[in-house]
Amino acid sequence: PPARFDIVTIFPEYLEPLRASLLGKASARGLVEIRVHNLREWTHDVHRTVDDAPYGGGPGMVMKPDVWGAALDDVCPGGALLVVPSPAGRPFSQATAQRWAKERHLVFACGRYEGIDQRVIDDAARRMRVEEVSIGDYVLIGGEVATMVMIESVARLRPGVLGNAHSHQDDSFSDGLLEGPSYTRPHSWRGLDVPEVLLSGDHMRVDRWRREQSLLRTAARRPELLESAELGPADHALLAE
Ligand SMILES: COC(=O)COc1cccc(COC(=O)c2cn[nH]c2)c1
Repeated sequence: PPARFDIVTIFPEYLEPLRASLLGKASARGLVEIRVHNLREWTHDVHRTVDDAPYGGGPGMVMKPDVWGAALDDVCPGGALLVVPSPAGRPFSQATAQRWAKERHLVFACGRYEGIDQRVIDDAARRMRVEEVSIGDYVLIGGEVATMVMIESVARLRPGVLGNAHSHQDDSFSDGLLEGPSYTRPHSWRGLDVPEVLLSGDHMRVDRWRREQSLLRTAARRPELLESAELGPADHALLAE
């Protein structure tokens, strides 16, 4: 059965890239089902108002609870998982993607302005699982781009979506370390040569070299990942050099 992604947004056209290339093909093949809803369909006034001034004052506007409540009543059946992209959310990671890849139905609520009235989250949490999630420590204009990031990372884990079945097994982060450098032909390019070990045909040497490159790159760029990675004695020896 296809994984279902519903997205509620005031800028449906912003989600058009999900219809292109790999995800577009996966939808066409019935592997995933992506449906975009315009929040304004649930407004009650002629001006189709979705926001209002914040109680307690302060800059910006807050998205109205009654409009969002009506939309989520229609879009979310009880069993769905509601995802709210937010700078104030718990960090999204590959582990989150792996967990969500098992879900049948994900609904994404794209906030804008200063955010959605908190009571929308509190009310939704009464009948479904709700996760407020951050894709990084920066502020976007709205949740649409964060939603596309998360849908792409989840959908690619679904069987059949990626051409080569193995291409997400040895992802970055699958062993907790960063991927090292990759090379393809020509073996010499602008005076830069491919590391000789990769041309050696010695698979043991290649595997060991690649592990070393991952460890060195992780130590240099993301040392905090080393604590949670499974390192063997050879790994510790290399890092101690
Ligand atoms: C209850 O949650 C909300 O109201 C969310 O409201 C907003 C308001 C502004 C922007 C966004 C989009 O998310 C991010 O900017 C974001 C996500 N990850 N890193 C940055 C969401």
